[in-house]
Amino acid sequence: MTVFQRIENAACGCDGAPSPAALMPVREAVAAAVALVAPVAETEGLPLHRARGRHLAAAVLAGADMPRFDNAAMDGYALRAADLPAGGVLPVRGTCAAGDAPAALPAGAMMRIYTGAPVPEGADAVVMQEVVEPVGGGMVRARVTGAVRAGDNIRRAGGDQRRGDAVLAPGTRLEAKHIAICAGAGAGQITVRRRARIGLLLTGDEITPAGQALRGGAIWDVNTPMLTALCQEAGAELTTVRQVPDRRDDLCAALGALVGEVDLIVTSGGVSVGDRDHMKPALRALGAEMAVSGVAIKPGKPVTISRLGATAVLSLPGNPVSAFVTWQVLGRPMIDRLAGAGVPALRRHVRTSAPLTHRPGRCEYRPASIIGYDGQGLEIVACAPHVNSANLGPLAAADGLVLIPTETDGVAAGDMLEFLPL
Ligand SMILES: Nc1nc2c(c(=O)[nH]1)N[C@H]1C(S)=C(S)[C@@H](COP(=O)(O)OP(=O)(O)OC[C@H]3O[C@@H](n4cnc5c(N)ncnc54)[C@H](O)[C@@H]3O)O[C@H]1N2
Ligand code: MOO
Repeated sequence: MTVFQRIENAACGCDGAPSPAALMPVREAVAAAVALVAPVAETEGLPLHRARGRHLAAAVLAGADMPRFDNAAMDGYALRAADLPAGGVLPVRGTCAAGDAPAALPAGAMMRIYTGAPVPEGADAVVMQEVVEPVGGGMVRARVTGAVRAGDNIRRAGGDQRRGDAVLAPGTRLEAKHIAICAGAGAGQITVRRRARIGLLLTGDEITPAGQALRGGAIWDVNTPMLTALCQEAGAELTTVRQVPDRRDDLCAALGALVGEVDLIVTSGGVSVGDRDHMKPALRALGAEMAVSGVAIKPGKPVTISRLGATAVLSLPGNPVSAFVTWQVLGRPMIDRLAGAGVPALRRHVRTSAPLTHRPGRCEYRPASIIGYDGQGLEIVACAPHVNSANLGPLAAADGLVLIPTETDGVAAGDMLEFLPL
């Protein structure tokens, strides 16, 4: 069932002017945002234990075949399968352990071998010790009780990677699994891009650090800690954080001081249309080139992206949920571009558990929680009834944001929507 009912009471009163026609579609805004930045040119060498979360600037090449030599996958006995007589009894000669130099298998015998040890020259199979039993006293002669085929329990040289193979591509964001393959390839030090440097400017005379007493109309500052965490999550470095008084001159001075000093200036608040909103006038006064000035997105419509000299400026709305969503949709791709990040993750889709109302004109990112799976294993989500750009509760409880497309006037229960995991 599709619900065509209009929203009578929009959640945060922001469904009115300006007309959606004046707003840039999200896809265009993302392209314009990303086009304003380029991968950071400087690189640095890092030991593996400091590399998690960084982006590779160059491919990592395997320094040797992986494995470097044929080796035993099990503790047991190395032998040549063709040597095994009817009845399966062979003499046991010698031992080969991990770390030993490759040995030679005496003809017509088997050799004790341990997991990881080089397979002795002349052997073509390793038999697990569970299927080998002593004949007479000790382990001088032994019987193989199971079937043996050449190749059994041998990890072949180069079976994982060949020396010189690119095991990781430039742009890879290094997580634990990537660190593992670097180490396996013998790369103790790797070349990563310098972290993108972000300068954060907070507007709003009312904002006060969380934990401090509130006076008059003051409120606790959500955006500084939130954006700090979002920058960290994205792998960027916040080099400057400044709260700027709500005066155009102060804002101009603060913006001007960051030009050329950081890779991206991120601002919070003052980007809407009130005469206390100084962000756009300040940017214009400084001669900024406007790339995006309002986007057909809910929440976060007033988000603005510009360039001051060679420095990109992302101006997020002050409402915390709007700042969060516009960071995810526009800011994060800018950071990924600065980091030279490789292929973006595939889009994920979920099914809605209940109908959703939506007013066409802006696409909407709405908090959603995964509550189960349908018959095909697709996640089913429960969505907040609406998104309110100032209410953090639904966001904190959500597993992600569903994207309700711009022109959709209603979503039926069971419809598939794109899902941005958080
Ligand atoms: N006449 C109109 N008014 C508004 C429009 C509009 O189209 N016409 N758009 C609304 C929309 S949508 C949004 S979103 C907001 C964006 O406003 P600003 O970017 O100018 O942000 P502020 O006015 O500075 O603040 C908005 C709101 O957020 C609170 N805030 C600001 N900074 C923080 C912070 N660091 N931590 C917590 N909360 C913060 C601030 O106190 C305000 O309540 O404009 C609408 N208005
Ligand atoms: O309050 Mo607004 O919803 O961010 O577009």
